[in-house]
Amino acid sequence: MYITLSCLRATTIVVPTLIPKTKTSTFSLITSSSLSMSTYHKELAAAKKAACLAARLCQKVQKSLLQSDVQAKLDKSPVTVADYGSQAVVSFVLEHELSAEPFSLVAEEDSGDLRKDGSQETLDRITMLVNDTLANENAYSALPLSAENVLTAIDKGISEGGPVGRHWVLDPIDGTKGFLRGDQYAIALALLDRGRVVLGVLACPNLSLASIGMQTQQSSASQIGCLFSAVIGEGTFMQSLDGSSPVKVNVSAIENPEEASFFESFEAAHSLHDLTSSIAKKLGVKAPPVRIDSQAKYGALSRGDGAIYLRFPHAGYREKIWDHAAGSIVVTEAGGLVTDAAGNPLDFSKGKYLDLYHGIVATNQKLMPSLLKAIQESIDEKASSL
Ligand SMILES: Nc1ncnc2c1ncn2[C@@H]1O[C@H](COP(=O)(O)O)[C@@H](OP(=O)(O)O)[C@H]1O
Ligand SMILES: [Mg+2]
Repeated sequence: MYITLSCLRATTIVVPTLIPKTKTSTFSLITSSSLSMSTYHKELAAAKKAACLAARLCQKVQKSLLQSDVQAKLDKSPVTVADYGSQAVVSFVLEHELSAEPFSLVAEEDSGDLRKDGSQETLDRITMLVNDTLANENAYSALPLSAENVLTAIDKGISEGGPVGRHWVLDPIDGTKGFLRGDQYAIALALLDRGRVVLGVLACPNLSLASIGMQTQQSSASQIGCLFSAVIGEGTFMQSLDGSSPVKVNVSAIENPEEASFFESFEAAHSLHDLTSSIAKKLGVKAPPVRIDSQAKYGALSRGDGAIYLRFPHAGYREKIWDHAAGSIVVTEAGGLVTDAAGNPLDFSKGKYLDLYHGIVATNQKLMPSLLKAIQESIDEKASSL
């Protein structure tokens, strides 16, 4: 395997085995005794490399999008190019780095639209972006890729996942709306092994290395671009996208909700802001919500920027596994809990969708019981007022 990216430099760290202690056995994922420290070492290196390269492609596209005078912000084409390009890069890199293993990928995009008449220009642009991004990867003899190679790489993401075997789970650009606004987005990549998330990587190109709460004091001096990574039983680490050593991170230890702050979606269409406001009030949270796009919220939570993440989609919306797989292990390996609104662990073994009781909740182990109580009361109040 050839690892050339600077963000992969310091991957050999000795860390104590740490499985978050949880209130109920239903939270236990795979026990540490069933895994050696190096079980997913090769997969982790490949995932970090893939996510860093995809982030580089996305950064390039976002920069040209934001610099362009003529590019209407609501034009979906730049994000389309970046979405497909990111998926092609991750798919290609994973398959080539892990060529000895069967490869299954559950990902958000497919090549259907790109194969339609009139898409040639877009496809050519994606192919060029992918080849530019991979240009320094001399180890890959398949380069440069043809347009057909790119389509094939995208379509590897067709897997349905499920409880058997290993499946990679990818959101090539999570937080599309944030990406278009020039705000937060993430490349989110996870590995399922027998239906359980065992590895997660979150590349957050616009997230500051300093905590979000510190940004106003440290302003622009803080470096931008974070890579979070977690392997089951081994903790969560953060490093800069361009090459610092990974540091171990932990969720907030706050026990008093009055001192807690909470994350939620920037987009009101993605989560019920009135319900989260009622929950926060009931719990005694004093700080206003911190609204950011994408699974960058999970990353920020894993390093203790805030203590709670609340997500309550409008009725009828079904959450997809690629929107939570990487983020959830990044938080649980940092000592937190991620559940639905009834406290059930998220089940990633059912295919592309998560079956949930209402929304998704993440916090530390101390705050979870009172948070779940406040959530249930707020849900009941909302239902009785209808
Ligand atoms: N009506 C809806 N309710 C909840 N989530 C939605 C939604 N419409 C889209 N989403 C999901 O919300 C994700 C963004 O989450 P967030 O609000 O935390 O930024 C989107 O990911 P993509 O941007 O990859 O499509 C999409 O999967
Ligand atoms: Mg998404």
